[in-house]
Amino acid sequence: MTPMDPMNPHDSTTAPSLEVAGLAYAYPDGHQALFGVDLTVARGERVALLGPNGAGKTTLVLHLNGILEAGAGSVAVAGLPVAKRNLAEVRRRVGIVFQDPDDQLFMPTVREDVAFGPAAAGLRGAELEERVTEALDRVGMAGFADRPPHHLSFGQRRRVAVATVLAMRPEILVLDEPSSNLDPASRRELADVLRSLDVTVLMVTHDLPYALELCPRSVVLSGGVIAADGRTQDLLCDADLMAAHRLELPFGFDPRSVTAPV
Ligand SMILES: Nc1ncnc2c1ncn2[C@@H]1O[C@H](COP(=O)(O)OP(=O)(O)OP(=O)(O)O)[C@@H](O)[C@H]1O
Repeated sequence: MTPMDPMNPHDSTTAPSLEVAGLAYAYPDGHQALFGVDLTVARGERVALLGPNGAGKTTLVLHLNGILEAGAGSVAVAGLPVAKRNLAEVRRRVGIVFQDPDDQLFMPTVREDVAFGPAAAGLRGAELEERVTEALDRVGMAGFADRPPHHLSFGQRRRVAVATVLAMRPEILVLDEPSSNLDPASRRELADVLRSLDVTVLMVTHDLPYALELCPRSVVLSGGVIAADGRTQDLLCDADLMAAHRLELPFGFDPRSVTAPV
């Protein structure tokens, strides 16, 4: 790992995108959801976070932008600790795309939705317009700026939801089940968009072929601990690992038949 500049412990140019160390968390009712999770994600990596229902995936994600506060351990985004004093900058660096785009789109037009975050951060005029155009371009929705989001298809709304997050130029893009409810064409279009981005991606998914298609690396979280971390193709080919953590490939799907991304 590149050593950090001692004069600047929050140096965002050398630190990994994400460093989770010894993260443990119990919900207020006492349920322990995470038990000492360690995870480092390098700049520009695309990583799938896999695991059965109740594994702790959402709990982990909610720590990345400080919605939940670590019981023990730490989280840092590009060297900046996730802590109350840093929350505004942490939330700019960590863009979460939720499963339902309608949780993220609430303005009368696509342009206003995409402009909302950067405008709240103080951008105005030509600079703001440039951010919006750039983000919509990156998700292939440039011609839709004046449309009301509720007139778009579900797949288009999901791409606009990605644009709302990209408009903040995040360090890391976190996607919760990005392929859910998409038809095959929309699924492919979103995959093309995600592959084209030069941003770190952490994708929570039960869609193992999608993980294989998009993410060279996967992490299996199970029972609040990391059970495996490695090449997606290797993990999906490990029948014992898959069975132990209730990970199931679609009938007839052979992970060796797919050219895995590098
Ligand atoms: N607010 C809460 N209070 C108490 N326990 C909770 C709460 N939210 C989640 N849990 C528990 O914490 C554990 C981890 O849940 P989490 O939602 O992080 O799992 P997940 O891996 O995201 O599951 P899924 O794949 O179903 O979305 C589960 O046992 C769950 O029941």
